[in-house]
Amino acid sequence: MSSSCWIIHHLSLLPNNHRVPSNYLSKNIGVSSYTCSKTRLATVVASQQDASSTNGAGLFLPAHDSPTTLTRFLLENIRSSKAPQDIVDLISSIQFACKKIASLVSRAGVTNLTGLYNEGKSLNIQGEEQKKLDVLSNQVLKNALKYSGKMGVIASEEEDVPVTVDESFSGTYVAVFDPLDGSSNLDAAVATGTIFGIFKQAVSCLVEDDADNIEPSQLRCLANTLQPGSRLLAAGYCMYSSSTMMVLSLGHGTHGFTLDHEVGEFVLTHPNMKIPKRGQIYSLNEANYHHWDPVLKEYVENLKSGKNRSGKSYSLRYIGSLVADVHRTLLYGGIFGYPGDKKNPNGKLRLLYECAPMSYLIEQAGGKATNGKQRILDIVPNTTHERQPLILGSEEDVDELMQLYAAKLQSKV
Ligand SMILES: O=P(O)(O)OC[C@H]1O[C@](O)(COP(=O)(O)O)[C@@H](O)[C@@H]1O
Repeated sequence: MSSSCWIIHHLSLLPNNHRVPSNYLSKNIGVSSYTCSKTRLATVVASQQDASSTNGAGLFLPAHDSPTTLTRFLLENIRSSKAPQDIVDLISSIQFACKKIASLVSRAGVTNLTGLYNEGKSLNIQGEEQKKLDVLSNQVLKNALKYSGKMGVIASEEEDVPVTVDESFSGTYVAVFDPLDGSSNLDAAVATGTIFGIFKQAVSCLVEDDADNIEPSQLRCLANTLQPGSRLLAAGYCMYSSSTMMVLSLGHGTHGFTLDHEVGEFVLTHPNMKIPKRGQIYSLNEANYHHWDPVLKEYVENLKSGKNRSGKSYSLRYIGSLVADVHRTLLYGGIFGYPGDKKNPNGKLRLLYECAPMSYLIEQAGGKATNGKQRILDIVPNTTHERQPLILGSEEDVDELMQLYAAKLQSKV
């Protein structure tokens, strides 16, 4: 591209109040503004928009002016009718809540927000001591969803029973979420995250927010949360780690966004994520090894020894924060699991707001998720905080484990 075309092209991108008077061109650069052919200019523009770095001269950086933010991504999904306005409004509310929680988590150490809530006297329905940030992030998410005006019922790890949104704000959607997953790692500044899923309400609900006084209609209403993951309209997680990332699916693939703290926007950095067909990492808490069933033990031994279909030895990675372990598995491939065992026959993870949303994202990225017997997304929850064994990851890795189970079962017949 001749230098004059380049200069005209770039000067033409300046915002009006920076526009260089045309005589500047002739006087200082000695070119008139029309020496370049229009088609040539069009090609230049197209190639520049794909460029992601500053150019040699470092004068003008058109590309960085137009990152795809999460907001723009959502609006484009409405325009291409890939997502209804309501879902976009809900994800926008969740986006705000996650930015708020990201800030609370990153500043926890300097704002006295580490440690237990109510000096450890406050346990959630699962008997877990609530962290201060468990309670705060739960409130932040509840408020953001409530004021979206789209919510009917909310089910959260930190709420004993699902709560309904009072009439003046109520809508027809159900949100299920784990406001701060992996919070046992928080005080050690290890990655944590928020996990969420959105369903459509099966029956409409207009009831008071009073958990102690539940009428039959309210029970029916609260049962709206007990839907299989296959009915999710959207799911995602936001990971609070060395960078803050939101990974989301609206049912058309899985997409990753990184929070640009400088502008406070999630920017599309991982469009259309595809989990590798097979990985070389396994991620399970091996401290439970002696509680595992023999098939799982054999499978993991095969991964370690290389006596598996890839013929390669696998590495072990286990952070102990579901969001972080799933995020790595999504990017690098391999297998993650919190299986059922003699100690916890149903494993540890909750079907509704941990297993189902994560399985939805993994499947949308080409992977698989099972409880060892059944596809996670087909399981209909019986209770809000029901636990299910979870095995998810690359298609070939999950298939190899499932085929080993099938073969053992076959050999018993
Ligand atoms: O320490 P364990 O038994 O391996 O359990 C780790 C698992 O428990 C969790 O921390 C449970 O999550 P919560 O912090 O939301 O209760 C998961 O994030 C993680 O995968």
